[in-house]
Amino acid sequence: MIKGKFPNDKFEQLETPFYYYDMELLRKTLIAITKETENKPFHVHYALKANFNPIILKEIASFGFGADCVSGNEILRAIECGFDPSKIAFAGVGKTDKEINIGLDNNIFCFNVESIPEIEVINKLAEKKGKIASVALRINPNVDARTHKYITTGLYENKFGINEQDLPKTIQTVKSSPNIKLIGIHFHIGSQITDLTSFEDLCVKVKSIRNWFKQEGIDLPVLNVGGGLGINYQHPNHFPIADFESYFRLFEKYLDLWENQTLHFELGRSVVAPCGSLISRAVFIKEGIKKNFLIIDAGMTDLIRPALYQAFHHIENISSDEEYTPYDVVGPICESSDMFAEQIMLNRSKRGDLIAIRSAGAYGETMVSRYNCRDLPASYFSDTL
Ligand SMILES: Cc1ncc(COP(=O)(O)O)c(C=O)c1O
Ligand SMILES: N[C@@H](CCCC[NH3+])C(=O)O
Repeated sequence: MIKGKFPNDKFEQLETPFYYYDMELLRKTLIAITKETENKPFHVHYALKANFNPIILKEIASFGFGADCVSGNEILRAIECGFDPSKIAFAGVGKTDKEINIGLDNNIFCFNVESIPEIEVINKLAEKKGKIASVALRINPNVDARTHKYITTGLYENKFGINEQDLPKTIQTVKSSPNIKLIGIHFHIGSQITDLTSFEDLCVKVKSIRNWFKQEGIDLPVLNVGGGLGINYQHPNHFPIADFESYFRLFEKYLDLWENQTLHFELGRSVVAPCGSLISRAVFIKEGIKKNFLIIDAGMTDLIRPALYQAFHHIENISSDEEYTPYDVVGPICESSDMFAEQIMLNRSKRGDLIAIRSAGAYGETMVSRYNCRDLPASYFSDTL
């Protein structure tokens, strides 16, 4: 089995657990995205929720990407790290007045609005400031992303977006809101989507809604199809970069843009997941009656995805070359769900070995907690370690 390459000698000096980011892989990923989108009316807004570590953000901003934010603090963080406010989209079902004002004060690209009352509030707040707020309507397309039910967002049972039936009413509200400028429509059907036919289904929906707006006499310069492109969690060493070519070609093929239209994407996971690993140490090997437990010093507080969504992360013992043997890999937290993997094959392990949990660059560091009074994991970067 091929394993990832890590600077073990440097890791030996460090307290575990910590996040380690391969910045070269991040750059290669950003180059791959740029290659597929340059010279096209395509705009990528990086979704900060996946990872808002300043070093990572500065690297992404340096490639000229926009940002997709879901809180006032994410907007401030994006700007601090070099993102151009005129490329910031702001989504979220529950934007507070304070957060809307942050968006208005920074003249962001657009608010992706998710309900009629939100349009009314943005209109009032914009009026107070003598500003016109650009908005895109986030529409719930009822398209199945065929992913884990906790990370699907575009079905009628999900809280996100405006239902199609409410569009006539929504347009009335927009028309009677002088401080709102409708510039587009926005969709996001879910995350970790590996079956690209879900995006084809989305395109069919986007086109029909776009035509409906046209019939209503409304021009939409901005089409935003959200994010969601999945990565290969099973084989991080064989497929370190997501299939951006197929992804962007699909939208190009199925969404024939009109002359004045730009197509916007909000990619998070596919940009940052592969470059991050959670590095931990084996604390104890506990031999059970039926199986052996590898107890590591990282827990669900450092990476919650396996406990929350039964998510799979490839795990490697990067200190050992001994024969492969089955382990349950578990953390130290006082919860039975604090488990990273069940009966996986790892090189025979001993106390102190370094254990890498791969593809943890997205929704890893951003979802940490201090449960059990734990220290937060540090982060290190290949460029500076
Ligand atoms: C509105 C919106 N845009 C973009 C994203 C980023 O998605 P992903 O990380 O799957 O690309 C999300 C998260 O699912 C989201 O909710
Ligand atoms: N946090 C989720 C993705 C949610 C995306 C945000 N809507 C994950 O780790 O897979």
